[in-house]
Amino acid sequence: MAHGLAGGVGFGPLRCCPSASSSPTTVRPTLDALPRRSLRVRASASPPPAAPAIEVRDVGLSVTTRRGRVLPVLKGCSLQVPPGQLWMLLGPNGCGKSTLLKVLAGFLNPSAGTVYINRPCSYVFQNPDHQVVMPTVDSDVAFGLGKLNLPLNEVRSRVSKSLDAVGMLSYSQRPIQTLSGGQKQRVAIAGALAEASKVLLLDELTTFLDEHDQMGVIKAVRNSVAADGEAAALWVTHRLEELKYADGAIYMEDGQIIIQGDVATLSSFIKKKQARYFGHFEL
Ligand SMILES: Nc1ncnc2c1ncn2[C@@H]1O[C@H](COP(=O)(O)OP(=O)(O)OP(=O)(O)O)[C@@H](O)[C@H]1O
Repeated sequence: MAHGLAGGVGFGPLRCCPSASSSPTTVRPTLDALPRRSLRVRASASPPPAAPAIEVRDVGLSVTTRRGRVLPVLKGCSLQVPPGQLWMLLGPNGCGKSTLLKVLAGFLNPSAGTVYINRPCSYVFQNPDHQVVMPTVDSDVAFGLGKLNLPLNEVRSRVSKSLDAVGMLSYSQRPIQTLSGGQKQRVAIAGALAEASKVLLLDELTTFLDEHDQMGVIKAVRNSVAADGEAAALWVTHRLEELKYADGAIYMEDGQIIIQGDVATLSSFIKKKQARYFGHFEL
């Protein structure tokens, strides 16, 4: 069940990102923590736009190969994902998508730059069999709540609500091994929602899913973040057709963010690129 990266950085199967103290990420300060003067300035102006749920500034990451060569994997990456939205991260193989997601999750330390991310934050792995750790659906969703010391009725309520959000409430007593790949993904997402995650980081979840499950999982994530209003999701994908479910998107190449923003602009940018490089360009 353990996972590892080529450079020897390893992490376990936990869905929760490491705590802020052990990661390079920064917890956004609450309003109470702001100096009084900033509060007065804000109160006299029109309401400020909501702070991004994820904000990355000039993040770089280099790895050292076995031969001692320093290889830049991420170069000056900056991005913002607003709360209440699902954004997608796209780009050709090897451009750095998964590495960037692992930096956001705190699994990898950036060599440069800053990451602000709302917490709690959950990372959901690509392979559905790496997500689920308990024998039944409801016990798996409740698993991550153990550390929160909640009363039993609160645990039950959170489990039911999050299973409902991903369309799996009627499966709550089912043994995990009887579920399809897509159903396991939904259970993993329900686990993250039950923990009241404010950021969901989702790494190519639909790789193992058929088209029906694929769209079902994306819609479940989108509905959940939209309903919460404060939560945001960043979804790594290779599939252009998934873009239609996103509120915004980011396109990377060679460790850099090339374009980010609304789906229509990004989609047309990528399609033009594909047309130009058809045969040389895999997305
Ligand atoms: N620890 C490491 N040692 C050497 N190279 C690495 C290491 N980690 C990442 N890389 C390289 O960095 C680049 C980006 O990898 P990453 O997995 O982030 O890309 P990706 O965009 O997610 O790719 P894919 O779409 O194929 O999953 C790749 O060329 C990869 O080989």
